[in-house]
Amino acid sequence: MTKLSVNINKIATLRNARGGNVPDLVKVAVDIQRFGGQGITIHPRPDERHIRYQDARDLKAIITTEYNIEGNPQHNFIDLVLECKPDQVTLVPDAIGAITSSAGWDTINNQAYLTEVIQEFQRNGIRTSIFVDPVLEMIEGAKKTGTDRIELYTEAFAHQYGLGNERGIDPYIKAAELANELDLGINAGHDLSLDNIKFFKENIPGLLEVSIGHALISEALYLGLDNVVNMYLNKLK
Ligand SMILES: CC(=O)[C@@H](O)[C@H](O)COP(=O)(O)O
Ligand SMILES: NCC(=O)COP(=O)(O)O
Repeated sequence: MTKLSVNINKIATLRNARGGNVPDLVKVAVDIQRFGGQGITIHPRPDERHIRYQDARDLKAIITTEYNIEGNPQHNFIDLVLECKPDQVTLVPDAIGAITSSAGWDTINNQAYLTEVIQEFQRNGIRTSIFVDPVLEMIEGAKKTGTDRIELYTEAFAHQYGLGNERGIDPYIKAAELANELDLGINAGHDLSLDNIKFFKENIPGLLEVSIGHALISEALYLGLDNVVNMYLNKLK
């Protein structure tokens, strides 16, 4: 089974546009879980342009499914994750001002650093996942850090699929096969959507979880949040 974790960054973007509490991020997270969402993902960035550090704390009290916090493991982020104790932390190598995530880890050059922070999170009972491109050397490097899972960075697949090139899935299949051999759990995310999720899920062996935000919240503007969550759940069966 592949779990759907809904990334609610864009709800916070909308709320922050007016400075008040509309839409209410916590209420939306409660509702997503009520609609069937199997996890909530947030990606607090250092400038807090969408998710604020306080949101991460407030959400902890109401998440009854799986809580996944993503981000670059700088000191403030590590402290926040250790305080919130989510089910999973996903490490993403974003530059401070990055518009969005644009690359996976170089797990070879950052091996010592990743190993150290992964151990710290695991000692605190938090499952770890690291964001990687579908490159075999990077999957092997990920294994050496001791991480529990990887998250495959799916932007390239989504782009190629949108152009009608189904072969864009090939590196992801090879990466997943290797991850399965190495006993690394497999998550995936970035630019997954109602259009491409079924094809991705059907082709990736052992896909445990997808985190989806930008497309899902955009689709919900037309189709409604309850409906969209259930459309994803059907496609992930
Ligand atoms: C790791 C990843 O691919 C997503 O978390 C993405 O970075 C979402 O972040 P934004 O909502 O800030 O674009
Ligand atoms: N880890 C990926 C994620 O949480 C959502 O990415 P996107 O769907 O907003 O591109």
